[in-house]
Amino acid sequence: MTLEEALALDAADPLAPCRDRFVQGEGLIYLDGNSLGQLPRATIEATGELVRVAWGEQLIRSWNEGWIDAPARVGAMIAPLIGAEADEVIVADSTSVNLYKLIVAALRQAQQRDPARKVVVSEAGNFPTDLHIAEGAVAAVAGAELRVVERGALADALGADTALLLLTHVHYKTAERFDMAGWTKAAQDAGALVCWDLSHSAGAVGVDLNAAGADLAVGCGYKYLNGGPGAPAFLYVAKRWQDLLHNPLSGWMGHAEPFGFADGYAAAAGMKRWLTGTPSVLGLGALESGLALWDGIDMAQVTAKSAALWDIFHAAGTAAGLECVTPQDPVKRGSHISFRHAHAYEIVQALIARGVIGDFRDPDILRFGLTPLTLSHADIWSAGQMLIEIVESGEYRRPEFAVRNAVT
Ligand SMILES: Cc1ncc(COP(=O)(O)O)c(C=O)c1O
Ligand SMILES: Nc1c(O)cccc1C(=O)C[C@H](N)C(=O)O
Repeated sequence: MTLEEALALDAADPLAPCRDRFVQGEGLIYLDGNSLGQLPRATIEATGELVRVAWGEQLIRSWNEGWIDAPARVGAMIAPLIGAEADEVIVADSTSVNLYKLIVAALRQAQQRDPARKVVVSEAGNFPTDLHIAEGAVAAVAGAELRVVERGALADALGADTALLLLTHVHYKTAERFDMAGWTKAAQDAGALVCWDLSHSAGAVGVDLNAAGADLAVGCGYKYLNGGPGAPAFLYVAKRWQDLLHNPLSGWMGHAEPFGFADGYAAAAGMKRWLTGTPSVLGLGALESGLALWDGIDMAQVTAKSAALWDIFHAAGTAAGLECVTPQDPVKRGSHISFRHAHAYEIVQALIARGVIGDFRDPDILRFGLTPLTLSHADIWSAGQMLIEIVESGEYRRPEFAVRNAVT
């Protein structure tokens, strides 16, 4: 690929106008939108207004002017991106906390159906919080256990004792993507529920929870959805489970009548029961503004552009002699690409010094997010050239690039 060819792809790109809707740093090529998405220009105005007017002037009255309904309203904006109905998604808390709520709820429900169903099955090497939270969740339910196995052993780990299969749809390190319909069926055939972590999928690849017959899902607001650092997360519960599952973190915002101020807890109908305490209104405002950019975006175009960006960067990484650990087949991966190299950390630091921001994942992975709304083909071509130069010249060997940061 030449720069001219990359520019020609940009000229024909239906998503090209999206790039200018985001703040683009001078001399920066940002390949970390799968960790913290870029700032939409509109969010500066929207959050300013939220602070100045809704908080500053309207104060407590704003709860009746849109705030109280924000978790459901913003959830409904996420629904089309993940193949859910508007009333199957709500925004609340963090991905970690939502995982806890759903795992405990699924365990309790499974044990009611059949006391032998007490095991949560998940994958070794899953994003750590998923495993840490699962560990905490099984400790909170009498008799429950966590079974963590390698990907190749997952099918055999499902059985008559399985309550829940907990999988991350797109792997945070390698970008490997599970076949959602196939694994949902495998879990359900074994009599278990499935919970999908969509943190690296929502806004990255087409997701269709309902077509797959999925039971539960969670996901992150600050990556491809551009909700900002620490943005609230979302959770999905298929309609058929909504009356049968109960939030273990039963707080007043999930009560059927929060302003009835009763002593006893009565769960709200539908998705509202998954709320716990007062939602982060500023976080919801920023997420709502990020999601507005997805309105009218054709996911087929996003998928096609992701594949084109991937091909350009894959060619560069391979030319630089890096080992690609992401599957070649587009349906078997998400929208990031990862390479393995003994000096992965140093190469990432050398790229950052040149204005190309990717990230390092311990112990030897270079990871690059290819976000189709914010990047051009020419951006990826330029980043690829810098990667080749840095590796071929040995520039990454400069001592300053070996200094470890706390956050990688
Ligand atoms: C798969 C996955 N799940 C969850 C999280 C994060 O959860 P939280 O936002 O609660 O820190 C991440 C990234 O941070 C992730 O990659
Ligand atoms: N949530 C993060 C944070 O608070 C600091 C730094 C990075 C993150 C991330 O999102 C990491 C990300 N989930 C990953 O896939 O590695």
